[in-house]
Amino acid sequence: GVGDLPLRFHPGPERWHENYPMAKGDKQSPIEINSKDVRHDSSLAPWHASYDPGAAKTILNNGRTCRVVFDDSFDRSVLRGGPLTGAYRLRQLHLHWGSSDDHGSEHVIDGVKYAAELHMVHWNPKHGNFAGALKQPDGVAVVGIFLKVGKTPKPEMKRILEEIDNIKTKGKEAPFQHFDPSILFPKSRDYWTYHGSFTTPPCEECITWILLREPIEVSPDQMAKLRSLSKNGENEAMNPLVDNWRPPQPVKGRVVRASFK
Ligand SMILES: COc1ccc([C@H]2OC(=S)NC2=O)c(OC)c1
Ligand SMILES: [Zn+2]
Repeated sequence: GVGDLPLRFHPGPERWHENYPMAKGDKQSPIEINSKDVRHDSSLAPWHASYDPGAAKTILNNGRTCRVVFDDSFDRSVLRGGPLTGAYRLRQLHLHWGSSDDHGSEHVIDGVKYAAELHMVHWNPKHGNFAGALKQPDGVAVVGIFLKVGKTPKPEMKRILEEIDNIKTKGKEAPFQHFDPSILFPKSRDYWTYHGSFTTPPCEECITWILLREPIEVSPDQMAKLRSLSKNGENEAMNPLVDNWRPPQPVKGRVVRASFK
């Protein structure tokens, strides 16, 4: 399939639909969020994450992003509440970022593009396994956290970025244990929620998005660290892993709800 073509032959987001028809669906992600169109929903409950630091396993450069995977063989690290019914299991987290600080996020908020966007991917065990969950509208929940460049970087991001040196090239994997990703959450629990899709092919429309309003801060050299990852393997030319974000997609009448006024 397309997946095993060298990256230089991969069609861009405008052509994904040729091999993955869902990419042209009417519930695609990311989207632009305009506060004027957002509906405050006072019935939205707060969300809660209860993660087991022992569930963290490894960190990997898969040529498209930097990804931390967790043990999701039972309800060990789960997300509950908010717009969700039941407990969703944390499977992995990864990031999207730009070639410079003025862009990189997938969702755009009132015209603002953040330097990066962190995704924590959870799935609904009522659908048996992750593959089954991808086929269901309530199958997956992704918590999105925006990263902005500032002077008071979050020390908690250090742990992920320190590992970057061990996974510089595609296919490199390193142990990543005793890590509780909830330390990455900003102070505020305020969020937007809407129904959308994965942002890379096959772009299944199975995601309940929980986008946190408050960004977390990273330093300029932490962003430079992310940009020092290579899309290519260790015996190939260095090809900076940057701009791994999908542009905003048509909202198509969907309503974005806010947990806050
Ligand atoms: C198998 O797990 C995943 C995880 C993430 C994605 C993409 O969707 C979002 S959200 N971020 C992405 O990079 C995915 O796409 C098929 C599959
Ligand atoms: Zn993502």
